[in-house]
Amino acid sequence: VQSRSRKSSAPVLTSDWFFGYPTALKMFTQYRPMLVEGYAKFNKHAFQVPGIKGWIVFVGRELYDDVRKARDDSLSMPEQVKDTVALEYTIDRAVALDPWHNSVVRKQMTQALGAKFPEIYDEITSAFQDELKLSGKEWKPVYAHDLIIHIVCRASNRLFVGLPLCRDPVYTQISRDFSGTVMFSGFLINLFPTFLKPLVGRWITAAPRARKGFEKFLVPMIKDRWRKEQEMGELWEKDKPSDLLQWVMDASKEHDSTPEDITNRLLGVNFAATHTTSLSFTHVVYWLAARPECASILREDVDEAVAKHGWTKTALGEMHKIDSFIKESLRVTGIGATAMGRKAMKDLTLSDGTFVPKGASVVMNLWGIHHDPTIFPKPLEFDPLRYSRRIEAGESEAGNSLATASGEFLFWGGGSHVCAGRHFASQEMKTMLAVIVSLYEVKFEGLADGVRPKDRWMAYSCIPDMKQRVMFRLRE
Ligand code: HEM
Repeated sequence: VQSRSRKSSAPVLTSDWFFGYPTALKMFTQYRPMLVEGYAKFNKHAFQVPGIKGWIVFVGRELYDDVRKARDDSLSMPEQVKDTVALEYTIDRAVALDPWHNSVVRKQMTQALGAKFPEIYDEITSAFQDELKLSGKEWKPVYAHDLIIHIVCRASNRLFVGLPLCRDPVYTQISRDFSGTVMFSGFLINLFPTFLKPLVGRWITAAPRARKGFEKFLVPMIKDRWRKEQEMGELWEKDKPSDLLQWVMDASKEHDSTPEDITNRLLGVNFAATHTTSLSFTHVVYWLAARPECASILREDVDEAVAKHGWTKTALGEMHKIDSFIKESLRVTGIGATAMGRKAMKDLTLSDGTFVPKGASVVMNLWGIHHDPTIFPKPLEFDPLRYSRRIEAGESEAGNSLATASGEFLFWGGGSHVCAGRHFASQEMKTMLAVIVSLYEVKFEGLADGVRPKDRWMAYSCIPDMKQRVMFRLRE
């Protein structure tokens, strides 16, 4: 296992007996306990563990700036991602090598979030109605993740490609399934030696079928928009759609892209956006179902802001309790125990003196930091107003808001690769929570108030119990 990289100088947490294979296997089930143990044993400093691909150096908050500021030629995020999801085979080589569309997500898409809010709000409210189909005062049990992924997929695609495609059952199914396809295909591809990877990617995994499926919808749409641009000239500039597809098409002029290349980039964004948001928000819904007493506090927060500003992005900005509830849900549970995985592209020394050899990984110990009692008093307790109280006490709003990435909130990663869609994802999750508390009552099926089902862990991923159903009913 560790023959792929030499050891770092950090202390070793677990034995590297038998090439570290037993530890690498243990990490499938014991990843989080190992992070907790290492954080305590080495007093928040760096330690290392042998992983499947080589040595992993887990670092604490003191090295956040090292990781954040590192460039891809020393600590590389794309190379680390390559080792896990093999994007060049599951999505496309050109997209993996030059993801220029990420800056369109970061800039044009984020700048449009205020103007696009009414559409996102419309999509979220209508998707809840269509999916829940509630009437009267009956409670309806649903699998929350299944519900949420349908809503997230429609809401995100309203912004990515607009109506009517964001509601197309075939298109949205590909979008919903695609993250799972990429994760599984990437895992499979990475089991093979490099020269076989393209063949495995092409013939054994489901990724090419998903790409073809997306192309059927998007290629004609792109060609049609290009044709209209040619025919309408100036008028097109005024009337053209305002969605991610169009912003990527506009940016593609500098890159000589084909309609297939643009399609792959949209798929790439769907991959980044769908499961991350739906899994995260399922955790939020579980906390709400476990703490029904919070609903009225959150509802007041929504009512007050909406009374002043209507359903707008400005109103959302004033919903500090909604923001805090989500942020605290994601601090306590979240979707993963680590963040900011980077692969060392050369031998380097971190600012605490830790030597990291070429080929090793450096990863932030998110779990340790998010549950550190010196940063978060009573860290294991779910304290929904933890962040809004800090704002009320005079701390900065930006510093405590959900969308802000920091050394104490690693959920969005950090540095030059910090999540490009975090403002949208935050807006989407806040709107969903505000809509839920305004329109519905929520509780777990068959569980007492205050009880939250145990999460399942797969390596570093934290998955809410998918067998537990959540009950919804319309409010009076
Ligand atoms: C709750 C939902 C989400 C979570 C937890 C999440 C988390 C992350 C994380 C941890 C990273 C890597 C950061 C790093 O390593 O420093 C990332 C990157 C990225 N995310 Fe998100 N994300 C979410 C939603 C979205 C959405 C909705 C979009 C697009 C609309 C998006 C687009 C991206 C892109 C394009 C990157 C790559 C940025 C780059 O390499 O420059 N994400 N995200």
